[in-house]
Amino acid sequence: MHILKLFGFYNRTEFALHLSTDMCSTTGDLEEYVTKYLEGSSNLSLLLDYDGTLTPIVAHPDLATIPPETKDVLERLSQIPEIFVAIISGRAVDNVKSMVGVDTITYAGNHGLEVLYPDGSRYNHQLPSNFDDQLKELIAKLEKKVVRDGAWIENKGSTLTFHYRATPEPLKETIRQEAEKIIQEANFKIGKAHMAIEVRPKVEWNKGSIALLLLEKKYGNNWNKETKVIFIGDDTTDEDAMKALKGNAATFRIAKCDAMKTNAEKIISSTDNVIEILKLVDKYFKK
Ligand SMILES: O=P(O)(O)OC[C@H]1O[C@H](O[C@H]2O[C@H](CO)[C@@H](O)[C@H](O)[C@H]2O)[C@H](O)[C@@H](O)[C@@H]1O
Repeated sequence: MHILKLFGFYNRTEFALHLSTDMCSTTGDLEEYVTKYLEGSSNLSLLLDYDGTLTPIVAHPDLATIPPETKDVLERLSQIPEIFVAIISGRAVDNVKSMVGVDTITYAGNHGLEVLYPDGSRYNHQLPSNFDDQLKELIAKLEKKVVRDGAWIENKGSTLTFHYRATPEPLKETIRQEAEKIIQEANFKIGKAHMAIEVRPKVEWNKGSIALLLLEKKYGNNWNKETKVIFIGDDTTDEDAMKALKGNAATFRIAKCDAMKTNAEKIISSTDNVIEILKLVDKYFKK
């Protein structure tokens, strides 16, 4: 007998659904979960993704402005001495800082390849020696073949995003496949994103690596004994951080609560839940 049937599940879908329904949070749940996680903590590291987490996904990256309520609570939290706030984004670091507009936060951009600290100092991860030329060549190829029908390139210096959100529905899949082929042939890493392809250099560095680096820098090698950690993200690249923090953090993934495979501890359904979590943190540290 198949192992799933042995446990009373008819098929894989039914099993996956069972798993994810259990993980899906209701508002009451969320309050209980966050409060319980924070119980007895004297400090907290709050690591947050930007697009799709602090701001809903919209038609164009320039339109993804942060809701004033989210900005207010982030500003308050980042001024509490016991809380370390970092935003870890796929955007270029200066761009994500200008979108959020809070100076007291640490910003990691380009999936962790660059960091901008509140004191103005920076970290830049080492890129392959001929990277700039390779990127230029890739951009030229993409422009020639697939920058059409609404598809466009967001050049972020050490990574790029190929956006096809504005491409008419019947052409989307063809353009995505063509672009992926070109990117793969040019020897870059490919990541799935919302109506976009994340293009990164072939280096072993991701949102998980930068999350660990930031925590070590702030709290030392034994950071997991020194701080509680909350990570929230909504996308495939955020899974790297959820995986790296496994067992040492409360991690949340924004997603539809159906058959979702994730490294996060909890699935939440929207950016509203993110504000709710931030407010629960604020309430806890105000006590
Ligand atoms: O790591 P994140 O902060 O989540 O950034 C991931 C990418 O987000 C942006 O693109 C996505 O959001 C846009 C605005 O809502 C949307 O129009 C686009 O379709 C999404 O893919 C951003 O433009 C990228 O640079 C980031 O890598």
